Amino acid sequence: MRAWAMNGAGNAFIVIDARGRGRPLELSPAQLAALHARHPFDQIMGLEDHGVADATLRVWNADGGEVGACGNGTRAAAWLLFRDHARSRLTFAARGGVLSARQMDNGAVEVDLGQPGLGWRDIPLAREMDTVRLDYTVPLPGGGRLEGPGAVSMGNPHAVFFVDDLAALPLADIGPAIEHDPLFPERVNAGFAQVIDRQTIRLRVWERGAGLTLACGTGACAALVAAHRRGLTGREAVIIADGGELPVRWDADGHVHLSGPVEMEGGLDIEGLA
Ligand SMILES: N[C@@H](CCC[C@H](N)C(=O)O)C(=O)O
Repeated sequence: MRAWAMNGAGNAFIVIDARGRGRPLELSPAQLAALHARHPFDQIMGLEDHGVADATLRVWNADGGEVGACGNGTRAAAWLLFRDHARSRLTFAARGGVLSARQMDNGAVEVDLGQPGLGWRDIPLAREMDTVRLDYTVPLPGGGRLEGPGAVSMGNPHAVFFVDDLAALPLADIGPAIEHDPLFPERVNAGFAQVIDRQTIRLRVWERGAGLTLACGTGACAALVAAHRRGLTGREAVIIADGGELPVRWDADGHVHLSGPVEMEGGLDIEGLA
């Protein structure tokens, strides 16, 4: 097995290539904790053999939980395969279905993350609610409150709060309570979006199982979808994360495309760890 430290707009990954191993990647909580202590990451992306797609793609959060989707990690894994094989398109079999990726002329990698889930059961929520604007309020420590986030599944659950002043929010204080609120039975990734104009959103995300990250790809997609459903943007926008810019497009066929930078940081020795 080979492994690399990579990032997508600052979202930190270890990508483990377990293709050719003949059996699925098994990472125990102790192995994940040891890997994290040696090389801190937001997610581990695992590549395994697949009969039809170029690889099976698996995702583990920093807290050890295996989850359904990771937009920036998918872009990082695709970047790695594009580097090793002279081609510009590929497919991954992920938990939510087949994802396709393409290499762009500027070196960025774009992934098609499929159609968002917009029904309350798709997120999932604990009870029926309009996902354009949830009947859900979060008190702020210094007074005031956040209200009515949009909810979107990108293969993983997102709640997106639209705010006037992102810089003023104590995200590390309110993120954990939102992530674990009983309204979200599978927990939630909490996005905080400030719409700059109809093509630009400033976004920070408290990620389920990873905390505040420098960028979240599925969070960027969820923010655009939630913003467009509220009439705040068009179907395309640049999402400005702390670690870089992520262009997102929601096509008329319903598919959401995520693009942006990927960086290779270097190979890792995971001998004895995974
Ligand atoms: N960094 C991600 C999202 C990773 C998974 C997420 N924390 C979850 O638990 O659903 C991205 O780029 O999409």
